[in-house]
Formats: sequence, C-alpha cells, structure tokens
Amino acid sequence: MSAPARNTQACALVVDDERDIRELLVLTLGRMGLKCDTASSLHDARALLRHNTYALCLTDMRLTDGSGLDLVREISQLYPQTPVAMITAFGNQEAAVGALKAGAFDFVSKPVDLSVLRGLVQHALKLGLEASAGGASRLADAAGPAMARLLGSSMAMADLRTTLAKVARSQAPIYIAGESGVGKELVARTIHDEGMRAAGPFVPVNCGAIPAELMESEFFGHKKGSFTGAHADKPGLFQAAEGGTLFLDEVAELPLPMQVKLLRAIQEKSVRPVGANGEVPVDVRILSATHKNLAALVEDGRFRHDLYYRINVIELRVPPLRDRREDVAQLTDAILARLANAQHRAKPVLHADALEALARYNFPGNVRELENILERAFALADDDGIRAADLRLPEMRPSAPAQAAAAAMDPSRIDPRESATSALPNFIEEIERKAIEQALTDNRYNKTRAAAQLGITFRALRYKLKKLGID
Ligand SMILES: Nc1ncnc2c1ncn2[C@@H]1O[C@H](COP(=O)(O)OP(=O)(O)OP(=O)(O)O)[C@@H](O)[C@H]1O
Repeated sequence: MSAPARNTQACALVVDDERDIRELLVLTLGRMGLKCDTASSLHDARALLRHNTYALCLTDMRLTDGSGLDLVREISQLYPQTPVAMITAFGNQEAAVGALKAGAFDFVSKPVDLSVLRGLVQHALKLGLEASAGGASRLADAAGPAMARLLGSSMAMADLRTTLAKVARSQAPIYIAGESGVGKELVARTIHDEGMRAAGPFVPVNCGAIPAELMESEFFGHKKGSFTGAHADKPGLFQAAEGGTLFLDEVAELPLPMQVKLLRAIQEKSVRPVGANGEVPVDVRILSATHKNLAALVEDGRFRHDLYYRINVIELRVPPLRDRREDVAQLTDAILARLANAQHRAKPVLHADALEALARYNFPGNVRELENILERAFALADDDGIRAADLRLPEMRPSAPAQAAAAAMDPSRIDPRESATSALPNFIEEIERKAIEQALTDNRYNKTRAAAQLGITFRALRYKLKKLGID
C-alpha cells in the first residue's frame, strides 16, 4: 500500500496485484495531473477508502484476497461520490457487464490501451465534478428527472428503471431489444439524459431509412466534390453526435458492408468522411435497438458477430405491454392528460367498460398503439367521455406484432370474388395494399414505423408503395 500523499490535487486509487500494471497506471494518471494511492489487495484498498476521498478508483477484477467486483459494489454504496472503473481481461465481456451492473461507470480491458484509459479518466473526473456540484445522490441511485418520463408501475418497468439508472452512468454500448412501439427509443433517450453526456446531443438514426448508397456519407460525412451532388463538405451523424449519444435504431437493417465500417469507427473512435484523406476523432456513445432477434440474425450470418458483441455489451429488454398490463391504466391516464393539454381541452373521463377493454386487449403495437387508439378516441369523444366502443379496438387474436397487421386484414375475411378481379396476383396485391394502408394509418403515416409493424424494411415498404401506387 503506497503512502497517501495529501494535498488539494485530485487523487485516484489504483487497485491491482500486479506491480507493473500499478506503475503503468500511476504514470499515466500522473501525466494527467492526478495523484495516486495504490493497493495490491482488497484489504488495503478498504483501509485507504476509509480514510481518504478519491476522485476515481481503478480496480482489477481478480485480486489475491477476493474479487474487484466486491470493491465496485462497496464503493458504489459507501462512497458514491467516487466513480469506479474495472480493469478486465481482454474479451471478457461477462466480467465487463458484471462490473457495470455492480455499479462501475466503465471498464477497460487488458492490455490497457492508454488512449482509452485517458478518455475513461476524463469522464470519471467529469462525473466527480457533477457529484460535488450537488449531484452526489444522483451518482448514488441516479434516478433523475428524465427517468420520470418512463411510466409504468409494473415490476418489469421498476426493474428496467433500476438497471437504467446504473447503466446511464457508464459509457458502455447498450443494445435495447423489444417489440415495435414498446418504448426502445424512449429508453435510449432516458439513458442519454440521465448520463454524463446529457449536455451533448442525442442523435437518433433509423438505419432502415437510409438508402444503402448514401449510408457511408450519412454516417461519416463527405468532402465537397467527393461524388456527384456533394456540393459542400458535410459532417455525418457521428460528428453530429460528438460529445453525446448516437442511437442506432433498427440496427438489424444495416447492410453487411456498412456493418464493417461501423465496427471500425466504433473501435477506432474515429471516422473518415467520404473523399477525405484523414480520420476525424469522435467521442460518441453508441446505443442501438431493433425489434428483430439480432442474435438469430448473427446465427444466420446476416449480422456480423463482431459488431454484435461490440454494441451489445449490455442488453436491455423492454417487455411488451401485454406482459405488463398493470401499466396500461397509468399510461392511459398520462396519454389522455397530454392530449387534453395539447388541445386545450378537459381530460375526458374514461368509463369503466373502456378501461376493461384496454386491460383485456393485447396491444401488438404496444405503447404506440395505445397512443394511437386514445388519440382517435379522444378526437371522437364528446362531453360524455370515452366508452369501450369509442376505442374501436380491432378484434385480434393474441399475436406478435408482425402478425398483427396481417390479422387486421385477415385474408380469410377477404372474398376473392369481391376483390377487383379473382386473379390470384391481384387478390394478393389487394391483401398487401390493405395491410400496408392499415399499418400506415396505425402509425400516423410514419413509413419507418409502418415498415417496422409490417416486419419489412423501410426500403421494401418504399418499393411496395411505388408498385401499388399508394401515395
Ligand atoms: N414506459 C413508457 N412511458 C411513457 N411513454 C412511453 C413508454 N413507452 C413508450 N412510450 C411512448 O410510446 C411511443 C413509442 O415509443 P418508442 O418510439 O420509444 O418505441 P420503439 O420501441 O422505439 O418503437 P420502434 O420499434 O417502432 O422504433 C412514444 O411516443 C413513447 O414516448
């Protein structure tokens, strides 16, 4: 245990049983203007923590007298003003995730990449400043105001909020899984707003909505004259998210060649604009989401496994609304209040039969569908309030979202003899048209969301709209 050197300079605690690593860390942190205390065991680290306040703690995972994870837990609970990061063995994603879940704000893998370490230390110091500026309790349980937007009293949502509070502090990439309309983007925004990048931009990008040929330029930017139509230098989405968060929505839609380039940008923390000679460094946290089963796509070879592991350090799963029906009443109340407020009208009464109907309904389109149902009912409601019939719930069997649109226009209910012609191709086109029109209506003509509901890519939807002549 090194003798503590006390003065006003910020001090870090380095815990590792390998002397070489301790020396390397002390040297690097010293160059960044930090004093260091060192400990080679849990026992020594605990003793130092009892008597000193640290701006940062870096601990190894495996220590001679126990696990660094225990130290991470203790520091998060007893010294919440001290951000703690874990040093993990290379490629040990499990340990990294364990550390983040135990309350570490970040991790760094061995062999330690010094530029990564420096970035981590800078973030830790920012966190410490936040805490000393009055946000210590925020570091302790991090339930900030943004979290309040994520409604739901179910156990599932309470668990999700607890995990969010922890992961918001870290820099780890997070993959958000869940059906369409379940709240994945809201979760991503909450992580951003609750974390230390909140002052930076939150840039959501729908990966399925960018034409393949423009993708590289959209993500990384381009130089003037690099291709026909490039009239001026243009920064890409990475540059737009500098200092903040890039949210890759529908990440499963990325074409394979783009996946390679994205992986490189994330690993190197730099991008090369189309037509540029050099790289531009970027400081961006990556969050991603899809309603598809990404692990299955990896197995099928349609999503690169290396990118999957890179973006999926922590996976959050947002459960479908039908699995947390107890949230429906609170969500309904909040949505009606918001609608009433926006239209300067009184909040309508929701009669018991309407609430019962909502409680029974399966919500294949999840919270977004609940919003659409209530918006429609609110528009039609008179002073008497909203009754079950006003909700116009489709008669649906319990079904997954991709089946939902199809179920709404169940082919068995369409009589080929009643369609324009009984020829099979036209009959099928008719079904397709109805499914697409229904999905567009359900999603307020948002094509991206309609495509997601239909379980097809944005490009496929665009093609079909053109083919069917739907405006
Ligand atoms: N827990 C929640 N509390 C309050 N509003 C919610 C909640 N979950 C979702 N919403 C609202 O429901 C709508 C759909 O949510 P969001 O866009 O985040 O879903 P999504 O899962 O990203 O959808 P998609 O897969 O189609 O992109 C938004 O208006 C969002 O604000």
